[in-house]
Formats: sequence, structure tokens, C-alpha cells
Amino acid sequence: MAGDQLLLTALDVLCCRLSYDVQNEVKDLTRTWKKTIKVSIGIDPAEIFSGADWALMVGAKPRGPGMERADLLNQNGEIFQQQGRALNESADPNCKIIVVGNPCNTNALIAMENAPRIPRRNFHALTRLDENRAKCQLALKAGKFYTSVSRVAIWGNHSTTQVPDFLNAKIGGLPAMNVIRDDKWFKDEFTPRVAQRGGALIKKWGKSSAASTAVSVADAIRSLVVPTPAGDCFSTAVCSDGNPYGVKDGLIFSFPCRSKGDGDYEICDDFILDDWLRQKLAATEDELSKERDCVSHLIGVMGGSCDIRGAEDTSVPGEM
Ligand SMILES: NC(=O)c1ccc[n+]([C@@H]2O[C@H](COP(=O)([O-])OP(=O)(O)OC[C@H]3O[C@@H](n4cnc5c(N)ncnc54)[C@H](O)[C@@H]3O)[C@@H](O)[C@H]2O)c1
Ligand SMILES: O=C(O)C[C@H](O)C(=O)O
Repeated sequence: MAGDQLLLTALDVLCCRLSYDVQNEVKDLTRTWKKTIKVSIGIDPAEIFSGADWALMVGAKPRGPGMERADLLNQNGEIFQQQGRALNESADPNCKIIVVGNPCNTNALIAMENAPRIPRRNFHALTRLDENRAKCQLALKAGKFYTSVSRVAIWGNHSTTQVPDFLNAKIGGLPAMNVIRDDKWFKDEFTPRVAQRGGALIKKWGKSSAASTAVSVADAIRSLVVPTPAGDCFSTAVCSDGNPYGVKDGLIFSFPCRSKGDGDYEICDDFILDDWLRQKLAATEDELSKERDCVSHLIGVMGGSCDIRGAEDTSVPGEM
């Protein structure tokens, strides 16, 4: 932000893909803003991130034919190592970073570990899309409006091991489990449907969800700049250091959070965990630990070894 001007700079390795039509379309948005928007594009991350207050990191390589999850982690990891270093070099020291490109939790971890000048708590990976999907499923099942659903946490990884939390969710201010009295539906339908939604959409359309992702990125930013209503939360994957739920430190793990609207947040400490949730949390934590081991060479940790090659694939499928 510079005075009354919002500076929007975009980084894309294929600069030409962000055509001038796109630039002009973004400029047209000026009408809806109080500030004027200056749009520019480029290919040098250090130049593009210069002085940035917010960095929305969407660019990533989609999974190609025959590519294993470990390969995806490695190839995208290298991108986020380079971009983390560039953020460290030139972004505003209090820049907030939201990583969308998959595998977004571990990409955010790599960027964070390569940008020691920026507080670790400023790095986010997008799980707001999963929260929105979970709220939508609860509203549909209960026959209520989406806006009546609150306190929906997504725990862990933005992959099929993620845990959409129905235990703490509310519908119309009441516990969701008292409104939808169907334990089997919550565990056997709701949970996998939310966790596998991204994959299902790719299967159907051959592309990642774009419109709902864009909306959820806007929601994720709004959650940080508007105070969270009393008793509610929003989900975002953030650094697990010192979290109140005993998840091991040094992961980018999705938690229920609250904000005063100042761009910062705190992890809610009043969510109830039962045995089922604990077991699910342990599985997604384990997955994130393994992903971290696979990228140890990109985060300056010695002696890590990657043992997810050939293992069951729990990432959202991408293009295979
Ligand atoms: N976290 C989420 O909820 C969520 C939701 C939807 C999509 N995604 C992920 O977001 C990413 C983008 O999805 P998409 O459908 O827009 O993909 P896309 O392939 O249409 O676009 C990716 C863009 O990234 C650019 N890019 C590739 N490498 C780059 C690099 N090193 N630096 C800068 N730009 C680079 C490409 O040129 C392309 O324009 C994917 O990884 C996708 O899996 C995440
Ligand atoms: O891009 C993907 O692999 C899917 C995406 O993360 C989504 O949840 O829609």
C-alpha cells in the first residue's frame, strides 16, 4: 500500500499468461475500492515482493502424468525455497503470506524456514476453502442458511487427511451434533466429502477449483483484518510452535483461530477434542511430519529422509 494507491504486483514464470486483459480487468475493480490500484507483472520474485504487505502465493506446478507426491513436494518445494528467500530479501518485515499453491502446508513451511526476517506466525496456508466447504455441507444437511453455521475448524493438512471438525461446530448457535443427530453421517459422509472435495472437482472439471478458491482467499484475508465475532473462529494453517493442542512444533498445521482484526491472530484454546478427533489429528500431524522430512534439504535440516515414496497417496490428486 502506498498512500492512496493499492499496488498489486503479480509474479508468474510465464509472464505472458497474465495478459494485459487480466491487468485491465483488475484495474476495473478500482471502482469497488476507495483506493486506486496499480497493477504490474514480472518474473523476478525479489523485485515483485519488494515492500509487500501481503503475498498471495498461488503459483505452483500442477502434478504431471506419473508424478508421485514426493516429486511434487520436491519440485514445488524448490519454488517456495526461492520465493521464501526473495520474501526475506525484499518484502515488508511484517508481510503476511498466504500460500495457496499445493502442497500448500509444506510449501508455506519451506517459505517460512527460508525467510527468517519475517515472523513465523505471518505464514499461512489456505484451508479456508475447506472450512467454506464444510460449512456448506452442514448447512445443506440441516436445511439452514450457510450464515447460520459457525465455529467450524479444519485441522491439519490441506489434503485428504484434513479433519473438518463437526464436534465443535454450531448451527444456529446450537451444537451441530444436536441439530443433525446422525453420528454416522458426520463420520462416514461429511468428513470424507469435505476432505476429498478438491479431488472430486478436479476429476469432474479437469482443473482445480478457481472461483471458490478466489472467494476463500478473500475470506482468509478478511478474517485477519476484521475482528472475529465472539465465540466464532476461522481456519488457517499456521506455524504450530507452542500451540495449545500438543501438535508437534515446526509444522504448518490448520487450527481454529481468532483475530482482533489487526492482521494478527491467536489459535483458539477452547476447542474440545474427543478420541475420534485426537486420532484423526494424529494422522494428519503424522502426514505433515513426513512431508517435512521429505523437504528437509530445502529447509536447512540435516539428515531427513523421505519415506512417502510409494506410500498411500493422501494428497488432493491434481493432474495425474
Ligand atoms: N489451498 C487450496 O485450497 C487450493 C485450492 C485450489 C488450488 N490450489 C492450488 O493452487 C495452485 C494453482 O492452481 P491453478 O488452478 O491456478 O493452477 P494453474 O496451473 O492454472 O496456474 C498456476 C500458475 O502458476 C504459475 N507458476 C508455475 N510455477 C511458478 C513459479 N515458479 N513462480 C511463479 N508462478 C509460477 C504458472 O505459470 C501458472 O500461471 C495449484 O498448486 C493448486 O493445486 C490450492
Ligand atoms: O488443486 C488441487 O489439487 C485441489 C485444491 O487444493 C482444492 O482443494 O480444490
